[in-house]
Amino acid sequence: MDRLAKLSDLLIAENASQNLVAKATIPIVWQRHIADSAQLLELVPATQAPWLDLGSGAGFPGLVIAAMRPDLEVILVESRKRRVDWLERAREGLALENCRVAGCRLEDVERFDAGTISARAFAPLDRLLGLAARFSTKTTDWVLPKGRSAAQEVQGLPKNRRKMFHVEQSQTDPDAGVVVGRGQWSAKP
Ligand SMILES: C[S@@+](CC[C@H](N)C(=O)[O-])C[C@H]1O[C@@H](n2cnc3c(N)ncnc32)[C@H](O)[C@@H]1O
Repeated sequence: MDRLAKLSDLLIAENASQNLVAKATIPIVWQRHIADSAQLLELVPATQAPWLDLGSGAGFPGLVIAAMRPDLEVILVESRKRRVDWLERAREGLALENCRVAGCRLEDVERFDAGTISARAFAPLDRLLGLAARFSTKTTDWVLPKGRSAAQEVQGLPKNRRKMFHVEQSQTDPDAGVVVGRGQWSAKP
């Protein structure tokens, strides 16, 4: 809780100089960003490392996961320089030794086997899966907060391949869903 409180303070201070999160969400930063990220841990109870967070931006959910689970290796991928600098500062400020920032495009990250893959507000589901496919294995867990379009995005996947995913209702927004699944996604059908 101390680490999460510090993350909230750091984020609010940083948001005054760069637009990390919508200003309207600052008064509800705990519910809208921190709890929204933390709930993902309940959806993958036997959490596997390394946890790969795509397009971490302000640090959600990756920084929250790293702060709550110091035993897990967490890798944050973010391409925008100012956001990479923020993530590095936050990581240092929170003394998250289990967390690493890959400051480049996901397409340029060297391949490794990810235990868990998360992505919040990163890309449409089919594109996200295509980009992340090479990091997945038969046992990779996917936890993808997708807002109100979650079910529709899963339905949009090829019929024979969508069965590895299902949608869980978000605990922080009853209208939103989290796409959850396990397995290897192949970039080619
Ligand atoms: C809308 S923000 C979401 C940030 C964070 N996940 C959240 O929910 O607050 C999407 C982030 O993904 C990053 N991004 C987009 N495409 C990327 C790519 N191909 N590789 C790495 N980062 C990317 C953007 O720079 C941006 O910071």
